[in-house]
Amino acid sequence: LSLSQEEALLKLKASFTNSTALANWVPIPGSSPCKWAGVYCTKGGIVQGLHLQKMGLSGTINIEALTQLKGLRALSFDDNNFAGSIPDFHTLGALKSLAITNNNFSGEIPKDFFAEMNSLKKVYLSKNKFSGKIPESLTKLKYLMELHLENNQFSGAIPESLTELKNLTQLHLENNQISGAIPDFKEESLKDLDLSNNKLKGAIPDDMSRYGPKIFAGNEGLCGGPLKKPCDNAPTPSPSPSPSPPEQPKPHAGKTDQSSSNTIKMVVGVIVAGVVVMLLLVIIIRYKRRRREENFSVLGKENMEEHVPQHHGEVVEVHVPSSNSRSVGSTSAQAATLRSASSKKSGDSKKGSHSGKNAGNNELLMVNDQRGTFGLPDLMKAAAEVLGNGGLGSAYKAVMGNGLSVVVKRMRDMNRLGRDGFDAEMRRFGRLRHRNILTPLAYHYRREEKLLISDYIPKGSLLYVLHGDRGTSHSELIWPTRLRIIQGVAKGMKFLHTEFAAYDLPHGNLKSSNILLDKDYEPILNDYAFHPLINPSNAAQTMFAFKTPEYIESQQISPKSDVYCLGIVILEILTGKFPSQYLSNGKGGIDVVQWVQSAMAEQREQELLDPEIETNTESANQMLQLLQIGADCTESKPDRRPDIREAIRRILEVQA
Ligand SMILES: Nc1ncnc2c1ncn2[C@@H]1O[C@H](COP(=O)(O)OP(=O)(O)OP(=O)(O)O)[C@@H](O)[C@H]1O
Repeated sequence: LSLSQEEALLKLKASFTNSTALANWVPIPGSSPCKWAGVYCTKGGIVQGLHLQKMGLSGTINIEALTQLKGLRALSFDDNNFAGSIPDFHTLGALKSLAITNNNFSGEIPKDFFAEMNSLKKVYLSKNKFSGKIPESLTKLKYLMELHLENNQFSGAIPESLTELKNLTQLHLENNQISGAIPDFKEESLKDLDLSNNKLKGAIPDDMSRYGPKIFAGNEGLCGGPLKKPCDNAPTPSPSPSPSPPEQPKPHAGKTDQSSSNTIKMVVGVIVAGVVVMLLLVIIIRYKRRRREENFSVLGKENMEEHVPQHHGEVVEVHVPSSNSRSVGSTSAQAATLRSASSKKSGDSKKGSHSGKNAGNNELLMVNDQRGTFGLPDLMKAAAEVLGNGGLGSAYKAVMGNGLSVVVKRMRDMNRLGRDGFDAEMRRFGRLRHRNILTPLAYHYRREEKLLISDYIPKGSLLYVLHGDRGTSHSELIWPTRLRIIQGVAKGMKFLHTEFAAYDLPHGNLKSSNILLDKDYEPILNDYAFHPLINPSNAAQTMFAFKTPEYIESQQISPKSDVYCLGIVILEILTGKFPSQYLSNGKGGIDVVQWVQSAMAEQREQELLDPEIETNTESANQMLQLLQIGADCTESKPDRRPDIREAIRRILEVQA
């Protein structure tokens, strides 16, 4: 049943118990409701705003009537007398602004309440009696700019995901019963954060210091940051007893007994409290872990055993996936089936070819159909094996019913661009065509994690072939093959630096685990150009370009960072050693940069070269040229390195 705008507004009015302020809401033939109090229309006469503040209104709000106002974008019931639980505003999916400040609404707001209200920019729920946790769906509203929850009875912690709202400029949480640590708000845009008058505890993160003391006021448990109250080292006020000063002789022996028994009681109490806190922590950590696992339930991968390269001292053991090696046993990955774990799965495999724009949460979007199209159901049915667990996430091999082997890379922390930006980037990747570049086939987008699906490259990565597998593939790494790999990597880098010339880091993550080898040992570069996608706070942990000396020293990144990474790969191939630079603690492997520099300074180049490479005069000459290029590319000062074009030109000039 569809109503005219006028009919819908009258139905709304009828649901209020006190509507004297709406006296002029009466139908007059030939007149428009756009003239009624509080009704705002577009030039074309479409109702787009209802601003019904301070009208003494009470009763119910007929949401069904409001759904008939198709152009409605802003709704305000501020300063009225509505009570009860929050009305079903969630059915008004196109709203950009919702304001119900200063009423008597109460009760918990369901966690998913805002899940379908993706257009919201302003949410004003302040000065009511809402209780329970801050609804998590609020923190997923990507356009949200103003969020006012102050003066309610919200409790629990500030959701961590609130810090990821890029457009948020106003956040008001004061006068609630929120507790726990303040999450790390890194967004530059958050200009009007106000956390004053709560019961927040613990140290203020450094990042928040620039907001000034005012916004933290009235939270007794907070310390550090811009507050004058220092934190005594401990992040939260310590519940454990501090060593008490030496006991003074007490004038009354009886009282002393009593006070020492009180002290014992207190100590016991504190210990019991400590144990309870520990137990709670364990429960919370377990719960969080389980939630993480559930995030991957869309592929039903929760029980797969992951195996990761192990590094012990200087010896670096690199395990090989069972499909790459016959030596199974301790190094084998556990085969499992990518089965559907929940009813969340999408319908049929044809969905694989859908365009990204209107894609639902559970679809696989093809960006490159060179291997045909497939969907999530095909992946769910595939036999799967864990390949490894890198900084960006974990990788799985899946063999689908039609025989196609793919790698599913499960990535977290990639919400920098939002869904549309991510889609555009994936489509761009899907169009890339170069022999030395891995072009993805499809992707799956969810806010919590993304899956990127690519061809499975049978020999696996250079890392495995060089340091892990001691079988045929390794013994085939004779000099002409190694030279071919270095030159192929250079060609791939040349392509990326042209294609993504505008990026600071056209690759950003070049290292031997991201160089795959096809059956002819032609290298194929993987995991490139991710920098714009990765949450800024995680880039430094996940991308190898952030391990360069200039980043460590002064947080600099540039295309010269890729030159450094290329240099490491060259030195790794020539020496056959695992570079300690790949490890975050620098323990294990060999510092190839340092070793090459010192040996070259003393004309001891020969001892740098992998003894497994058989040489003749010609190949020795080529190796020395490349050693020099590798050393130049890994100079610690970026301006002393050749630029990428120059480095590539020199690499390709080495005659095979
Ligand atoms: N398309 C592929 N074909 C074959 N093997 C692959 C493919 N992609 C990844 N692998 C293998 O899976 C392993 C783990 O890959 P993953 O990309 O998760 O980790 P990583 O490369 O070590 O780290 P990062 O996440 O930083 O790139 C790699 O070392 C490689 O051997």
